[in-house]
Amino acid sequence: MIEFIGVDKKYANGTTALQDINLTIEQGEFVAVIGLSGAGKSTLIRCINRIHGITKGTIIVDKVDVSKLKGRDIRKFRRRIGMIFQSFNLVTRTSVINNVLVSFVPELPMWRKLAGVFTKQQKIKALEALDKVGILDKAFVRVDQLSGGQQQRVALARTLAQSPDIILADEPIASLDPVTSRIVMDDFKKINKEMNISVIMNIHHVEIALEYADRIIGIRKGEVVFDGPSSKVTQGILQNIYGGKWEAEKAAIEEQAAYV
Ligand SMILES: Nc1ncnc2c1ncn2[C@@H]1O[C@H](COP(=O)(O)OP(=O)(O)OP(=O)(O)O)[C@@H](O)[C@H]1O
Repeated sequence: MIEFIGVDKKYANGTTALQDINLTIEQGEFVAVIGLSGAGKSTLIRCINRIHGITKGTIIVDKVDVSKLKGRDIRKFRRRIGMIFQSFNLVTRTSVINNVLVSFVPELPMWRKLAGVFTKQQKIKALEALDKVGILDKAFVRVDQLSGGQQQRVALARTLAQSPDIILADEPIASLDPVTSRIVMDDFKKINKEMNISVIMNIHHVEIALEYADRIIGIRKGEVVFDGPSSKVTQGILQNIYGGKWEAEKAAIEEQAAYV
């Protein structure tokens, strides 16, 4: 369970990114965070695994007070939380399986990881993770020979190999075309339902968010202005989340989708 209690985040330059956030996310939920660019979506999800510290309030993840963690405990805590980025964050000049295996030795420098000797069990676990996202046949292919969608699935497999309780995904489909986006979203959904891993995803594609997530959190200027089931999101609610700019935002999303 993830709890935000009266959370504020102010950056060093004085920008208030989050204001009085109060949320409870149960284990196994699929949550999409939506809102205009700059609304605070990335900040919200990055506070969960302490990429960003908060300035007020408390964040509790499975009874752990995240703000109180220090040094080694932060790294240990982060092992339970997978993170997926728009840019995949893979080492493209090596094989898919190597990229998944490095999740077993997060504390080593990359060159040591890639030269690492892994146990049979770790290799099986890595292959199972690749199988879960449907790219087992690519295990020994170099990452730079894969499409963007396949690369994002490798990133997902790497996270899965870590056996996380939570996956935070920051715009995971932003650089993918609409068809590939759905393939990747299907993987997220499958992992969420079959493995009961919580997924908290920051996403610009509202239609896809509504289709895949069980719950929508709408952020405007750092505040939660909607929190409820996807089925309850109306055009009026979207107007409110996007501050009257919903039509423009919708047109921009559609235009972007047409070009990728
Ligand atoms: N490192 C930082 N230092 C200062 N201000 C920041 C920093 N990161 C983000 N901000 C500011 O905090 C606010 C929220 O940013 P954030 O990236 O969380 O928004 P977002 O909703 O994820 O936007 P986008 O959809 O464009 O990624 C914005 O005003 C942004 O300019």
